[in-house]
Amino acid sequence: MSSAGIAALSPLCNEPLISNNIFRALADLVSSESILIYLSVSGSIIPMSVLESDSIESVKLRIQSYKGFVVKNQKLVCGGRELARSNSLLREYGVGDGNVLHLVLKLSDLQVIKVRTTSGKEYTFHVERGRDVRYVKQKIAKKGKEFVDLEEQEVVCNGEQLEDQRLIDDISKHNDAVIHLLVRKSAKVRTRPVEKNFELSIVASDLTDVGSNGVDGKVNKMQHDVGKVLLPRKPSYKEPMLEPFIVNHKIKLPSAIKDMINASLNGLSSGNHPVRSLEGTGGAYFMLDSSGKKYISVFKPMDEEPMAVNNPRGLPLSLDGEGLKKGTRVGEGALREVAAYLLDHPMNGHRSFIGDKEGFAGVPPTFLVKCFHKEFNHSGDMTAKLGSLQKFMDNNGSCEDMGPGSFPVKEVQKISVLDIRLANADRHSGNILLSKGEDGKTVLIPIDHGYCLPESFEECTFDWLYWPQARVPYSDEVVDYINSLDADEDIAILKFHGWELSPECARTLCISTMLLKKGVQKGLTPFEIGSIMCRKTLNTESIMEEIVQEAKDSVLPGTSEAAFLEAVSQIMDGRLHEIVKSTS
Ligand SMILES: Nc1ncnc2c1ncn2[C@@H]1O[C@H](COP(=O)(O)OP(=O)(O)OP(=O)(O)O)[C@@H](O)[C@H]1O
Repeated sequence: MSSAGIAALSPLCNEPLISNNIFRALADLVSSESILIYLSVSGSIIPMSVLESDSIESVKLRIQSYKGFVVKNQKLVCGGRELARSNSLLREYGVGDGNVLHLVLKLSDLQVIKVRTTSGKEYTFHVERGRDVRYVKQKIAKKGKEFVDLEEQEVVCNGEQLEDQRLIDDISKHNDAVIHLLVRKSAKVRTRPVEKNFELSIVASDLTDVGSNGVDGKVNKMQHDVGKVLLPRKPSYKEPMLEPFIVNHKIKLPSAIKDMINASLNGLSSGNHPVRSLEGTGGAYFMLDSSGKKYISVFKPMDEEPMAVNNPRGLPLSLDGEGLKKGTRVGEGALREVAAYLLDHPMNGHRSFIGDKEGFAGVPPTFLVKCFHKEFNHSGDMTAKLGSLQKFMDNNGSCEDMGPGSFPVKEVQKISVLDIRLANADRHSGNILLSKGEDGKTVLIPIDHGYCLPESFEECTFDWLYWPQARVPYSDEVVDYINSLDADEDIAILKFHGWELSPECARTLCISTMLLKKGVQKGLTPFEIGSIMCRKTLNTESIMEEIVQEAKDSVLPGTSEAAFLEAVSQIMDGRLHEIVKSTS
């Protein structure tokens, strides 16, 4: 490893000298805390000298200033755990000398461009939106001899020839998922003297349309008995396929799910490849419609989840099967995504047989599917993949992109109910999309539920906790909704759809629902209830964890689950009573 790398990211090299004594004292302190860690980014390893007392935020800031990746776009993972809390210290996360930190980057400023040549070759580029057409020409030139001369290249988009100076951002102003370009050689006029006259010939390539022909795809329903869900080891798929993965023949697919699957399959059958998202720690693919211009859905294969065998972001394999968040399992993210949709009951009536109504919190329609496409991240055999397919929701960015001031109270509160019920361990503001309702008001769309219903409460984090709307008490309508929730019924619904929750996850759902119901009975706000569930600092147990531990200590080994939950209930009542007393 080069020492240049160490100097490049060393925190000490730019420190100003103060006085000799102070400097020596500081140097002593620093040397006792200074550790060398390794930053793994896009396949290269960079040594980095840091202090154990550095906060995650300050490490990210240092990476920003030396490597140019803005803090917002960085995710750090160490020892299979995401260093998610920016104010926590490296030491608190147990990061020590010699550890490797994996840097996962969100590169949302890139635009996917597909270029087809007149000879039928196709190239895909990821280009920063601030670049111009000439830059794309340079990338094309590197691909082969045919287009080496930039002056000979003509780049065409929807029949319009693009000037070299035209910005990519300008071409994609309609927020196109993918820009389709055609590149052809400019027509050349050649003359050849023939006696007194001359012969004129025009050499030009055929202009073939880059559009694709739509084919009506049909969803093949495959039915499996519960428990017999083995996929063939070496299926002979050549063509793209997509079908719902149904484990119970009593399940009736709602039309929102059928339409999503049909439209996504039409897109694949029309030759529109899935587009891998450049954000997120797992493999997420945007599925296009048959025109190739509109996103229909997002597919997240189980084997590409963080720390799974085919993860495309270079994260190491999980050693013990635990996911990036404590109490979750690698490969179960897709099930959790589907569970969040199934349990997001509509305001009036429960989603026992799914139904078409939108859920209270607005989790986009999500279903388990089996899908094959060669563009997915395969190692070895190309097999069909199981994963979650979620409806793509048009959006104007996420809550990460703006302050919470304009979010309606109702919108924040619906997310809070969902997160508390499901003990969501990954509710950062990037996982709430922003949209506008028919009345022009902001609508919040919760996505990314791969870490809900964990086995323990350790990693629950809710970004909305610190938004002012969380301090407003729930409305009567919301209280009625909360009172109608039934954790046992929810567990049965998930079982009906093929996911039998582990006893630990089922316990989480029961206790979270219990807290939410008891909390609103006592008139507590989302902030007050959410604060019971979240740790204040990384290594301080939350009130919820204390309640569960106390209940565990109070029952005899072999006690039934019902008796254990009764113990939790009584201890929770006591703690809520104290909280109410201290706030009144
Ligand atoms: N239903 C959806 N509609 C629109 N965009 C979506 C949807 N689901 C995910 N996305 C976008 O796809 C990208 C990747 O998704 P996501 O962040 O859920 O992946 P992930 O790997 O699970 O992420 P994380 O690392 O945050 O757990 C993000 O840019 C996200 O905004």
